Amino acid sequence: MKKPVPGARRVPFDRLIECLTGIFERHGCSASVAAILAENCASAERDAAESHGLFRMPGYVSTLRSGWVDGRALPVVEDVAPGFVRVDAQNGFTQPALAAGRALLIEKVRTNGIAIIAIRNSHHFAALSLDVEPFASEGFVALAFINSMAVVVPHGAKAAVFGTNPIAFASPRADGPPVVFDMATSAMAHGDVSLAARENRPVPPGIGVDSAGQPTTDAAAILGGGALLPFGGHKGSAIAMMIEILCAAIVGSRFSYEVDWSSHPGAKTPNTGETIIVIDPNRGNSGLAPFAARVEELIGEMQEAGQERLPGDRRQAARRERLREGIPLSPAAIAMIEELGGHL
Ligand SMILES: NC(=O)C1=CN([C@@H]2O[C@H](COP(=O)(O)OP(=O)(O)OC[C@H]3O[C@@H](n4cnc5c(N)ncnc54)[C@H](OP(=O)(O)O)[C@@H]3O)[C@@H](O)[C@H]2O)C=CC1
Ligand SMILES: O=C(O)C1=NCCCC1
Repeated sequence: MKKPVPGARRVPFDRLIECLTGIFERHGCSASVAAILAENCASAERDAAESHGLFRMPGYVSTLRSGWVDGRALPVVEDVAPGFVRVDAQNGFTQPALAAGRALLIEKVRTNGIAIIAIRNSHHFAALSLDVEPFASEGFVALAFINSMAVVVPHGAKAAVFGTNPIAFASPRADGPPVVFDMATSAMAHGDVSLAARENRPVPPGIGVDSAGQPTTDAAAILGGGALLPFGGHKGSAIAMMIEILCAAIVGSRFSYEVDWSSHPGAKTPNTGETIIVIDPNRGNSGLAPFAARVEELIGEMQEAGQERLPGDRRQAARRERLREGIPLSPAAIAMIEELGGHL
């Protein structure tokens, strides 16, 4: 059994949301933006998405303080085509922009069987699974992409061009919560490299290079002038390129290499784009069996073949345990929250 850490405590999920809402409001977010971001950040912590939960709070706050992002922005939703919703986040956070475009998007998916939402001029600093899972909970299949800041070297290249560009997918299944995967297209998320650097840990080989372009396991060297590699060599590099096109070129957002926050010291949230494709799976039903039952068959086959852990299983298990027992907070996390003006 793990020994309890002195000074650590657990707080109920709703209490954590309330506390984070206060921090976001204190640092310039409107009440509605603060509520959305607080729920998002607490949900990542609830799901044990360590690199995109509470760890991100100082970055949110320093970004808001720097004036780089508008915490009170009012997104503009445009109905641009039968299957296309475009949202200009007006230099605000992505999640409120998604919330603003959501009803129109769902209406289009119900009408057409498929629709896309492309959000531009937006800041995403969070776990992408949280953007797709709610669609699957409503019976849709969703595929989301974000580009970020240039820290990833294209396969065989010498300079960083791509962001860590995550992709997340969610699908309903018959006998359980939606099956979800959520992954950076870099060999490691930038957040995880930052956590390793903070804890003075090396990263595994194959994750990044130093400022001379030489392979290194030194997290600080990767962050300080070095770069990350794409996952899976040329294949991951191609997917990262696709995400740049889907998130930036398709909607008039910045490519990752165009993010320039140098005039805003403290800024950490890249101003880029997010694109989500949502499908009503029942429109394309093959007739073999209802869609969710077919997904269940596939999962059963994977398990039969020996896959014990499905993508998303770890997050679901953490969620169940933390909703029951409270969200565990280390003494360092408590100190950080208090330093940002939060009251637990
Ligand atoms: N906002 C942004 O711009 C960015 C955000 N991010 C976020 O960083 C987070 C971390 O990404 P990343 O480090 O690449 O994710 P991981 O490599 O930890 O996990 C990727 C996916 O694989 C699953 N998985 C992991 N290990 C196994 C296993 N052994 N067997 C089966 N499935 C497995 C995970 O499920 P499970 O989750 O259950 O472990 C997850 O769905 C993501 O939430 C991502 O959205 C990353 C880049 C940029
Ligand atoms: O972990 C990452 O990689 C990123 N997370 C938030 C936004 C920038 C990249």
